[in-house]
Amino acid sequence: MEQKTIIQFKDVSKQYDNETLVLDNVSFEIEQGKFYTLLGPSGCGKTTILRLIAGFTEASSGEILFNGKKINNLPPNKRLVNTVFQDYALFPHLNVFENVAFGLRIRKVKEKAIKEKVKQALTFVNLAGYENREISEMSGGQRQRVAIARAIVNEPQVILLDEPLSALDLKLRTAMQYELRELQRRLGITFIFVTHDQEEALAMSDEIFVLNKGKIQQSGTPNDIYDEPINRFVADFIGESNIVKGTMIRDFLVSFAGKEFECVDQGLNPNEPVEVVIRPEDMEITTPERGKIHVTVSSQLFRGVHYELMCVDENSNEWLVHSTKKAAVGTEIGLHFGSEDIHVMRIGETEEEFDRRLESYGEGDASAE
Ligand SMILES: Nc1ncnc2c1ncn2[C@@H]1O[C@H](COP(=O)(O)OP(=O)(O)OP(=O)(O)O)[C@@H](O)[C@H]1O
Repeated sequence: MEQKTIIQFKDVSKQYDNETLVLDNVSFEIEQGKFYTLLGPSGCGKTTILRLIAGFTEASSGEILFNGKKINNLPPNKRLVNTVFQDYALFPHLNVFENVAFGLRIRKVKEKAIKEKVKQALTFVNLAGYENREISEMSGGQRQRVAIARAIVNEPQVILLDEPLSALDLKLRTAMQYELRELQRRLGITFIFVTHDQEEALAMSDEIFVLNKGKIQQSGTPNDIYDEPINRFVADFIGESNIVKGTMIRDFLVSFAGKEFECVDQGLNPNEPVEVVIRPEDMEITTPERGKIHVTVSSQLFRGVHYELMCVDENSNEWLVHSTKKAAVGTEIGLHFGSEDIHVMRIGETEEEFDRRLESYGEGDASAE
């Protein structure tokens, strides 16, 4: 099915009070009907992107398009967007019904239609029958649902969610992750969700934008980003990684930990210094003779589903391994991994540069053989 672009940022920069650049020439496209997550550390500009989409702040430069039309100067109430805030911003003096009806009343929708729409929205979030409850009588998860009902009742094309789960305890948070994802599927409208929690982003999203220092470091599906981090920041931020220094020998051959290894990477220069990532779960433990790297186990922790081993190689590189087999501290073992488990990253490469490199080498055309 052809996906329709609903929001587009073209070289958008944002500076508050002429000070530091919070967003630095950011460009991306948001398609209709998908669940997007903006992921990044505190202060990286996630909320600023939501505020620009909602119209609560203006871009310093660049264009913001909604359904192909420039909306830089369109007031918030004219945008087909609703926001669910971190603290839900519900009105404590109004009951559940009136909280959800609020936007409709402002738009002077007729009373009969208000009743129908509010009922529908509350049914959608499993709160039918709670109309007359006070907000103070609702639990955290229920308040969350009221906030969502209040957003969907306006039939927006996009819902913006700014860390909506951060106030909930871990158990409720996990339950709400499922609920939100399911709700988005049923509604079929675009959700743009902000979080600094990488597990939450991986679990919920169709697409993730990883942000740091006002730039999108990488965008893609959770699998793309987890399996093929393009730079050290992304590899470090998403999941646990082993990152060691290496040197590219030639296409499909890299050296690290004192040895040469076949890899699937290409388009880097011979003798170029690189960073090499191997995920802890992509390494198996074996005998020293059979392993690709020879290591000594320095610590072992049982984590329920696996053992977490910390190992040190002959060049003093540390390797974290998730293994279903255990290995006692002090033993010498071998670590085995496939050439496809080695991810070679050009130091400091941006997503654009990475895409250009792959394009010029025809991604996946040449094989390692
Ligand atoms: N109204 C404002 N005036 C001046 N600076 C601001 C304003 N709003 C945000 N900033 C600054 O812009 C930067 C990005 O803020 P933003 O809220 O977008 O980050 P964030 O990624 O959402 O962070 P968090 O996860 O902590 O909410 C921060 O350094 C922040 O201090």
